[in-house]
Amino acid sequence: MTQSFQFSLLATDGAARRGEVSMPRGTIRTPAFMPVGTAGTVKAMYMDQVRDLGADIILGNTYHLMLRPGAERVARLGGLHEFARWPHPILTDSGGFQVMSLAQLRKLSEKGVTFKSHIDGVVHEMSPERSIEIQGLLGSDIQMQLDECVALPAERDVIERSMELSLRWADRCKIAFGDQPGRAMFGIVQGGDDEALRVRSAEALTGLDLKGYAVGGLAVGEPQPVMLAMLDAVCPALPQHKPRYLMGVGTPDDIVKSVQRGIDMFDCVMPTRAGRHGLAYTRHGKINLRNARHAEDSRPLDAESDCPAARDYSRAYLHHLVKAGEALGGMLLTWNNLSYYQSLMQGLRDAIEAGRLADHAAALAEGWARGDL
Ligand SMILES: Nc1cc(N)c2c(=O)[nH][nH]c(=O)c2c1
Repeated sequence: MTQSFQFSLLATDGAARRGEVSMPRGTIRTPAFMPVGTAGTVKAMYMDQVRDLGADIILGNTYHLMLRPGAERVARLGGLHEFARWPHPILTDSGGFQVMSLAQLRKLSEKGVTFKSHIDGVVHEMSPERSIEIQGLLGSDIQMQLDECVALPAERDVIERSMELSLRWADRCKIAFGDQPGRAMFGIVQGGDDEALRVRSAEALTGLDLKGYAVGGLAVGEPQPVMLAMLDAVCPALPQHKPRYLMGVGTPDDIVKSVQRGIDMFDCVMPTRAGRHGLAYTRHGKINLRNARHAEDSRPLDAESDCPAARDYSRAYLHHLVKAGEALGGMLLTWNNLSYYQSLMQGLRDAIEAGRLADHAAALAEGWARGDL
């Protein structure tokens, strides 16, 4: 077990990469999908289940955890790994993105962000330094810089000023992070939908010699071609031998196309949130179990799956649970969805190693297009 943070590039297939991130708490096989463990829990799942499905790392949301139960309290209780009984790597976001989407009365300045908690209305100030301090108190293995994700569409000068603010905050976060052996701080590439600004952001962050680089400001409603065009510009501008993390992405199709452009790590609430809303992700595409057509369908979601939620329960039963608002419905569909996402990632890792990613991607797309027979 390594005491440092190391990224190894094991194979490539075009721009796609098969790698490994080795950390004291474990190894992350890339391309990797990180289930979102918002407030110290991957909703509707036991942590052992999350691990058994193949997750090497989960994501924790700094915004939620700092408000409840509080970073200092989690630290007093032994840190997030002990608190949530997840001994493997944890990546935490900076909190800034959720401040802008969830908090009340947000104010952003050079100093950082000030906001009122959506839970109790208490006013919080989060500077780049405080964000890193909170993530350290949580015991986070991979900590994200505080950044600003500019809302699109926006004028170029607005995007440029926002990207430059995030660069200054990256520098402050690097200083605040200091030297935490075995842990890493990732910078976040911003720049909106402007390729030149994206490249400038990537090159400036590369100059900070960080352990890894995220691509932010995407998966915020832009069309997929815009997101992919930004990846085509950014990935070649990032170091080959450091991990690349695309924040908030995405659908299975988004993930495959982003892996083909050189992204190594992903997080997204889709598989867990969709599961709680009656939606199943399968190799035949999405199945909405709220639809009445499933009311007497005795077939499972996927008889060939090795996940009991996909293999052992009828669609009729799942439809009943979803319509009745039974907790087991969300539990089973979340289990199915995370199983499908992790099997998708394993298939991508295998295909890159074998040099057959293009064929594998085409076969996946054909299965989704064929739909649910
Ligand atoms: N889609 C996104 C999801 C996210 N969690 C983030 C983020 O945490 N920071 N910055 C971002 O730009 C961003 C984008």
